[in-house]
Amino acid sequence: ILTILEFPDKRLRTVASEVEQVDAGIKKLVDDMIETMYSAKGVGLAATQVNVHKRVIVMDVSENKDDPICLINPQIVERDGVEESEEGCLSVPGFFEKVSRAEHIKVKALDRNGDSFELEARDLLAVCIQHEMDHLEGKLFVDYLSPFKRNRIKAKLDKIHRAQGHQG
Ligand SMILES: O=C(O)C[C@@H](Cc1ccccc1)[C@H](O)SCc1ccccc1
Ligand SMILES: [Zn+2]
Repeated sequence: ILTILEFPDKRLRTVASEVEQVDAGIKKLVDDMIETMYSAKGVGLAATQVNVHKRVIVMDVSENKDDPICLINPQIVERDGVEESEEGCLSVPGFFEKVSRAEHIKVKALDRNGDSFELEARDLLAVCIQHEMDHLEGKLFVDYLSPFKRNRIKAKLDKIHRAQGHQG
């Protein structure tokens, strides 16, 4: 199980770099991220959130939580429509706010074996992919909120981290 960084940790703002080679190390990272995602009850997780700055995301939007998807070096090749939905984030625990995203997307990526594939997504899967791909750019869903709301969330999480004895 890997440790998930929490807002406003600066490391969440790192822009992740492309995976050159899907080797054993990347496969281990994917397995560790999937295990961490399930244990945290998330439907998605980006490598940035576990302080590994590589373009790797995992997600599982299935009912029985038995269909994990891994996207390596994901690129959105098509997007259309706009849809607003309530978002949460394992790095911003306890807060849920409305965010607008593209309603339908087409994504190109490498899978866990390094093979290229294309995925078409709508609804929760589309929201999750866009949310996770933002993480790889150092972007969080709170960045779409007003400075007032974002600062209020930052203040509340800072207070919790101080009580837990986090550095900085
Ligand atoms: O990236 C993360 O932190 C995991 C996110 C993924 C996600 C965000 C917004 C909408 C869908 C997925 C969540 O924390 S997983 C928890 C969750 C589950 C269902 C709906 C919203 C949030
Ligand atoms: Zn998130």
